[in-house]
Amino acid sequence: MPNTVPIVQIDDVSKRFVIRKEKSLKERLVNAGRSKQFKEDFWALRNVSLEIESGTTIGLIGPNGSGKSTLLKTIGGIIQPSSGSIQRRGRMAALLELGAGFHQDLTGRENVYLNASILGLSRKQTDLYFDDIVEFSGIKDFIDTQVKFYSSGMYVRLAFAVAVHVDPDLLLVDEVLAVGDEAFQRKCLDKIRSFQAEGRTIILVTHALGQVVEFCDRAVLLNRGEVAFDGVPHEAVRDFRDILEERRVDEAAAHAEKEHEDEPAPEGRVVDTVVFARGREIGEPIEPGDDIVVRATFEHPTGLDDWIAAIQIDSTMGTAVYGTASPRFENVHLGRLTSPRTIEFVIKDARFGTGRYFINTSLMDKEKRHLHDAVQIATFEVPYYPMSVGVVHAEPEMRDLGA
Ligand SMILES: Nc1ncnc2c1ncn2[C@@H]1O[C@H](COP(=O)(O)OP(=O)(O)OP(=O)(O)O)[C@@H](O)[C@H]1O
Repeated sequence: MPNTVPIVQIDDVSKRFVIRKEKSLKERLVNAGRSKQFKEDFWALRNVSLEIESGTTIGLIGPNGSGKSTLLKTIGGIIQPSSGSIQRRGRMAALLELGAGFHQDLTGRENVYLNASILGLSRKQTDLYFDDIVEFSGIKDFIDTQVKFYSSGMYVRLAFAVAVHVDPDLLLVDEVLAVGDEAFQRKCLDKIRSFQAEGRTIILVTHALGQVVEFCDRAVLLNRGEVAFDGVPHEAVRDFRDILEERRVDEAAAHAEKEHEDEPAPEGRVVDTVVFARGREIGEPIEPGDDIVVRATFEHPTGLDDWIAAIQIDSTMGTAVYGTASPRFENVHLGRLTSPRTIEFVIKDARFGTGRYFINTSLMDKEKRHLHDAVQIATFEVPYYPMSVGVVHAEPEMRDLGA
């Protein structure tokens, strides 16, 4: 019979932090004599309940400040919940904060022994693993240096090396891995894969959404301290992108309002941009192979000759993945821009990978000076396709060429 007792059981956990804020001068004068500070309750986690089965890999995702690290630290026993309970079984190793668990004045070698003993290993057992730990960390030349002289990457290399060599049943990893260089990150991900194959349990906090889809059996999406989704990773990632998109739209609206108040009307502007797949509605997903239509409207209050319309498509990470501009199309002469003019770019047979993309539209003069950049003025989403990773969705072929 399969083991159905969860390795981690989280019941109705909430965590409150008390935030102390400096009072304004006015408040201090009004309440003369009282403390300079006032306190405010902040709920970093609200009524979180999760059962984590042994042998699974769970991704914790969510916007900045949504409570991911707090939840991981609560699972790790580093912080106590304000209410609710957490039960954990087995040996745990945790990589929570950069340098946490390391004693600054001790050398790397001394810290390995100290850390391993905290994680439950005897000196003899640590002797057995020591060479492997140093080998894995790749910082042999610095092992007898005090860790206060380590770079953040060196810290993480050593801490991860210890964590994976103490034979944990449960491994908790916060985003610390992101500070390692690419080669080390690869090595860590390989190690995580072998941990999965050995049936160990891993809980991972990450902003690398591709990793969540690639590695995790399940993903938990936190938003403002609450579980917003718990289930299939690519669905969690989709919901997460929707939350980010809602926030972006709100922030852009607030920013536009403020700009409107502060600044005079710009010298010409991008009025609007919409994006859709030819034959489908705005807002519907765009599939690989569709013709993508980007329709942008521009205006100039006093008139502008030989103007340039340009678009750029960015991934969620802000990387430009496509761009084009009107001078490329010699058959189209835009002439003079005054009252609103609408231009359409069609990207034929576009093959973007799964994910959300943003359109930036620019109005430029003939010297290519940017008169107005409308950043992230429109967005589209390419749905999830199994076994598809990255920003290109080209149809592959595979052949077995034998041994
Ligand atoms: N010790 C603390 N005292 C007061 N507030 C705290 C403390 N630790 C965390 N918080 C607050 O709790 C909220 C959740 O923080 P947490 O670090 O868990 O978020 P996160 O989802 O991991 O964010 P990020 O993606 O930015 O790492 C934040 O608003 C943070 O400011």
